[in-house]
Amino acid sequence: MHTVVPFSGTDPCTRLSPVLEPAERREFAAAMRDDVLDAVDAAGGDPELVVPEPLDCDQADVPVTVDDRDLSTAVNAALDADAGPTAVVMADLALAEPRTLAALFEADGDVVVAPGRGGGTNALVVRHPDFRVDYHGASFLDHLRAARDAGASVREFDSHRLATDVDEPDDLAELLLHGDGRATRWLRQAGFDLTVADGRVGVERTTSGGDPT
Ligand SMILES: Nc1nc2c(ncn2[C@@H]2O[C@H](COP(=O)(O)OP(=O)(O)OP(=O)(O)O)[C@@H](O)[C@H]2O)c(=O)[nH]1
Ligand SMILES: C[C@H](OP(=O)(O)O)C(=O)O
Repeated sequence: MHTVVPFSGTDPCTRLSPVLEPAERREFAAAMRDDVLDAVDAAGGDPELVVPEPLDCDQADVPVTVDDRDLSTAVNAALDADAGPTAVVMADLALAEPRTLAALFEADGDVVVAPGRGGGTNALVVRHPDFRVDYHGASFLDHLRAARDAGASVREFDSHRLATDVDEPDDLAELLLHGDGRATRWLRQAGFDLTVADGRVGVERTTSGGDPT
């Protein structure tokens, strides 16, 4: 399935600023993006990166569309450009696995919505010509409503791995618990490790880690 992967790499993951320097955020975001592109590819998807400005990407085979408009406008333009079924998978889903994405692609519904924790929308399948995205805020609820307003059948896709977008420092624990891709390796090499204190799991950075690339 044609799969749009939106990615903004110049100043990414600003909510991780308390624990990562700007250059580290760029490296980490690129590692997550490449994990997602690999997983989409292995799931039988056809990834297309949609980016606000040209980028250096190791994944030379992946088509890149540059669109400097806001996230929702850029994704809707990609939906407009392809009348067929299209998936949208965010580039910060570092736990996404091929089998989970394959199940998403196969799920029935004119619109299939995989919510993110906290009310966002981490992945979508769009098979209805009138459905358009509107990200940020409680976009999961907005997308359910937009699908119904368009007269589309809608299905929620319930998946821990797809619900885990990496936004906040606490989200890094999910990668250290469940991940094994580039982004998780990057974190470990940068000196991040799990902690357990007072019965709670957390993350600490024990060393600056040198160059984790
Ligand atoms: N093409 C495009 N992608 C974007 C844009 N803004 C965010 N993205 C991507 O959309 C996905 C979800 O975005 P966010 O969860 O807000 O991630 P982020 O912008 O890196 O993180 P924060 O700065 O912490 O909000 C990520 O894959 C981003 O790379 C944009 O303006 N254009
Ligand atoms: C793009 C946005 O991401 P969040 O800010 O919820 O991580 C959303 O899912 O609507």
